[in-house]
Amino acid sequence: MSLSGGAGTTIIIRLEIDTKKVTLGQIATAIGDAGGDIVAIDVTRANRQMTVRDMTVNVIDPLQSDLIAKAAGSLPGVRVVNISDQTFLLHLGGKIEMASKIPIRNRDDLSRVYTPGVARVCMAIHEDPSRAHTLTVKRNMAAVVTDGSAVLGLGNIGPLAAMPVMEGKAMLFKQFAGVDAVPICLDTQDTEEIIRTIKAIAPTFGAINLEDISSPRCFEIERRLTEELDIPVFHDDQHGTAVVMLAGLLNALKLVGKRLEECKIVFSGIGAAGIACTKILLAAGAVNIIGVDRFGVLTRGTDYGQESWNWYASNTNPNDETGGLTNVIAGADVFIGVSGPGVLKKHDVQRMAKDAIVFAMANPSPEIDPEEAEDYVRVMATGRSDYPNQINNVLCFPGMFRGVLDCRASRVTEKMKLAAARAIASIVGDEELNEQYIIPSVFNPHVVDRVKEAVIAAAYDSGVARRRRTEITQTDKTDKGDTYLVP
Ligand SMILES: NC(=O)C1=CN([C@@H]2O[C@H](COP(=O)(O)OP(=O)(O)OC[C@H]3O[C@@H](n4cnc5c(N)ncnc54)[C@H](O)[C@@H]3O)[C@@H](O)[C@H]2O)C=CC1
Ligand SMILES: CC(=O)C(=O)O
Ligand SMILES: [Mg+2]
Repeated sequence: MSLSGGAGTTIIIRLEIDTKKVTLGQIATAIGDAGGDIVAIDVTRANRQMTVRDMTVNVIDPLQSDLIAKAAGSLPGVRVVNISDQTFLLHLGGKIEMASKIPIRNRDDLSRVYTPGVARVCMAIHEDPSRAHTLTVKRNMAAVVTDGSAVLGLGNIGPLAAMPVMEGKAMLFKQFAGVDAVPICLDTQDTEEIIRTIKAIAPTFGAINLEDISSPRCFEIERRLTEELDIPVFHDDQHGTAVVMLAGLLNALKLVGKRLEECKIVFSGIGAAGIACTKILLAAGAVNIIGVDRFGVLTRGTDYGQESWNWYASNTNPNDETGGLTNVIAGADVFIGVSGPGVLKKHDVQRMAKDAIVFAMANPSPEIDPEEAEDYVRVMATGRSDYPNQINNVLCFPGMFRGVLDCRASRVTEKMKLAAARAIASIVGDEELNEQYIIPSVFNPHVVDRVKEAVIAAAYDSGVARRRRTEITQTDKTDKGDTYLVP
């Protein structure tokens, strides 16, 4: 599986060089022959016989770094000390930190932020627990919780290896919506233990974002937590993905002039994302959806030994099609991939209906490379940031959480998800809509505000908002909105 990006990268190779045995010219030639473009050389240590140099090298594909290191390291008198790239360097020590809002400059400050002053605040919350929302970080803090069981499309790589993704999500929450998010990677994949643990930490948070927890456990975990907690619990891979996929598809269909109700839609990957995307499409009016997982097409009347797949089989595939992806893709108007890399082949795409739409959303490597599909499809989208039309849940979760925290929603309803999808779709104006632009960029400054506004309005309509509407101010984004009178 290739983890490479399309944009190239820069690597730094630290070499210990015996200057009596090899010249810099020989090293440069070896690196160049292996496909590297040297852009800088720095000496980090030198004596009469030995120098240590950092060679900064541009490469098209990060996987080339191994070839380059091997080429340099095989020269006599060269030892590769270390190899790193920009991506690894920016992960050094992690990507986020905790910061205080108020400096502690003297004993007076100390006595307010901590004991004895803090005691009065504790007792105020003890007397009225709803004050936790105004007097603690709960108001603006979300937990990003994973068990590491379905990390991107990398599979069950465990909680430690999941951490960089969860830190990344926390950065996105903060940068795009001002939400303070804490990555929490659990060392258990037991459903009951996950539920117990999240319930136990819930008092700290205003909302819970479940991330990269594999299906079918994710369904039970989310359902139980939603029932048992009084704060929103949102499984991003289900609902964030579904919201953004629907937004993209509504715009893509507008562009190609097809109606959702009349489209044949084929899904690859009937897991967390696939099931939630299917549910939102059915709610939006889709009729002919066919799901394919590793074993083939899900068909009515088959017992899959799993509630979520049995539900899927009875609610999709109205024409009882059978076989595998290659069979059912014929004549399909839309392909939605939330499975894994390379599942969709060029010959499959060629057999889709005219003006085909392909959303190959597996991360980091899509179901088909856009270059391979582009001649045969009208609209192509992936989950990645290095191609046009990025269908990624990052377009939803920052605004969704901003919204639920601001109106202090108790849960996320279907109405709120549909409202978020329509809000995202509406950002692309009719005059702007084209094959390369069906969905706004995550950097579009309107995305978070539109999603937030739509979510808040739908939360009040759904009766789940617990804050008076007039209390919600623009300043919530910077977390200075509430005033609180000393009891
Ligand atoms: N672009 C986006 O915003 C998002 C993309 N995704 C991607 O979707 C994929 C699935 O994620 P989840 O649903 O959370 O995982 P999951 O583990 O809940 O479900 C994955 C499903 O895909 C199936 N699958 C895997 N390889 C397959 C193959 N070769 N052919 C057919 N089915 C296959 C599995 O059997 C499973 O049912 C991942 O690659 C993930 O990165 C997930 C969430 C958001
Ligand atoms: C984007 C995302 O959440 C995923 O690929 O799992
Ligand atoms: Mg995810």
